[in-house]
Amino acid sequence: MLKGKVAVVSGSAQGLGKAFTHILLENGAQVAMLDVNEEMGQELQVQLNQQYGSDRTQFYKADVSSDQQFTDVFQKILSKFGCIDIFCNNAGIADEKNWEKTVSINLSGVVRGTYLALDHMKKQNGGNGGVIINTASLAGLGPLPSAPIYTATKYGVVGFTRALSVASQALDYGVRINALCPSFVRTALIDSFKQEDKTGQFHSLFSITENMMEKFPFIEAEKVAEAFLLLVKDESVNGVALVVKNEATIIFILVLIIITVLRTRLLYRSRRAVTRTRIIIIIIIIIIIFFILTAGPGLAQDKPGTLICTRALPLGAVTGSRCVLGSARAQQQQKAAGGAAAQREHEHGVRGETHLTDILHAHTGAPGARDTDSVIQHTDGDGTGSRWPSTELEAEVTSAAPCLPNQAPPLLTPPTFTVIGQ
Ligand SMILES: NC(=O)C1=CN([C@@H]2O[C@H](COP(=O)(O)OP(=O)(O)OC[C@H]3O[C@@H](n4cnc5c(N)ncnc54)[C@H](O)[C@@H]3O)[C@@H](O)[C@H]2O)C=CC1
Ligand SMILES: CC/C=C\CC(=O)/C=C/C=C\C=C\C=C\[C@@H](O)[C@@H](O)C/C=C\CCC(=O)O
Repeated sequence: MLKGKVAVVSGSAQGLGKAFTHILLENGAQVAMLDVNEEMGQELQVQLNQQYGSDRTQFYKADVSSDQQFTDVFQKILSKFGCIDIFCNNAGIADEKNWEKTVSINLSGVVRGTYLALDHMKKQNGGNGGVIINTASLAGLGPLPSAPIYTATKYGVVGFTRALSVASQALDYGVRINALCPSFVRTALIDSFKQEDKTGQFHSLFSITENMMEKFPFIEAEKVAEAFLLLVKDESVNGVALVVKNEATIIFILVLIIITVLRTRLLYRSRRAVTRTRIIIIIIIIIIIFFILTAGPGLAQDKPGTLICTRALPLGAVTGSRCVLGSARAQQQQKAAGGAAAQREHEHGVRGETHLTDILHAHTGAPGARDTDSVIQHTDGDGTGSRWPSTELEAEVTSAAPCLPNQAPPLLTPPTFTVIGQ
């Protein structure tokens, strides 16, 4: 529970910021909402007052790209709530034409908000510590060719967040700083980015983005909010860039192949072509079924979701790991197969993958620690599919009274990682 905790979320009038606000309120926190869109923010405030009570949220109009506005609103929040424990720099846009605006919001706005929060939270200034979560993007770990400026800002947010997390740990600020890297989510930002006045000179490349949307099918904002909550609550996690994504499944690929072949069949109506097409389809299906069966049942139905954790090691060394979150079924298989190594090979046929569950276990042996249930289960290619189960976190935030000191993050002693891209 986050009862007694005070959170600030920028860009909270809609989209991901609204989802983060809801999950914080559902977990007992008070939330200061910050957005440049006053009308939408006020409307949401009315809804949330009805849903959670009038003492839980307060909307503030402010533009994160304005130093004066951000500083002023930060003081108003402190005056009303007394302290800040959780700060989410989420406000962002995608505008390749007006690229200075994009940089001033997506990167400068995140730096500004992070430094305002850090100055208040760090123990050296009498603060209670806490956690800062910066919304980056999967585009902060790999480029979106149709959006070079957006990509640059998100790379900047990831790099800034990881560097500052090491500094905060080395200087014992008592503040955890993590980045959240979602792939595509159906929000106003995506809708706006389809227009040429946003894509600018790269509008002709938007088809590349659409292809990526097939590779990384849309995820629901609520699922990203579950990952956000993981970063808020687990006090052992610092310096992580947590990716949340769906990947096209083997079934989705199969459907694509069959559709393609059938389309071919329609093109060549000759009997011989039809026979040849039928043979091709049968061969493809046999190969894929064989692949599924040999790779283990986890591949088709409940292949666990994949999270990338690029964790900042103490004193600046950075490495990366592909963290595989075991699904409930895969966990059972692990027990049956005898051991994590067997689970890793079983699920992905890749040796040595590091499980986020292992990492969480490794760092949160706190009293009362509970096993992490399955955190992410795989979804079908169209982004639907298995339920996103609630996460039993090892580290529960237990402070009941407002503005209690947060524990300083333990020095990370991460397990060996499989470094990506070597
Ligand atoms: N939608 C997506 O596919 C993904 C979005 N993200 C990131 O998530 C964050 C939230 O984006 P979405 O919810 O998708 O977009 P959205 O457009 O639904 O919400 C963004 C909110 O930020 C506010 N905002 C914009 N400029 C602002 C400013 N200067 N000051 C204060 N508030 C401002 C907007 O009024 C809006 O309410 C952004 O940083 C975005 O880059 C990351 C990965 C994927
Ligand atoms: C322009 C704004 C549009 C949408 C908002 C947004 O941020 C969406 C991002 C969604 C996906 C970005 C995907 C980038 C993919 C490629 O660059 C890959 O190379 C990804 C690289 C690493 C990811 C790690 C992994 O594959 O697990």
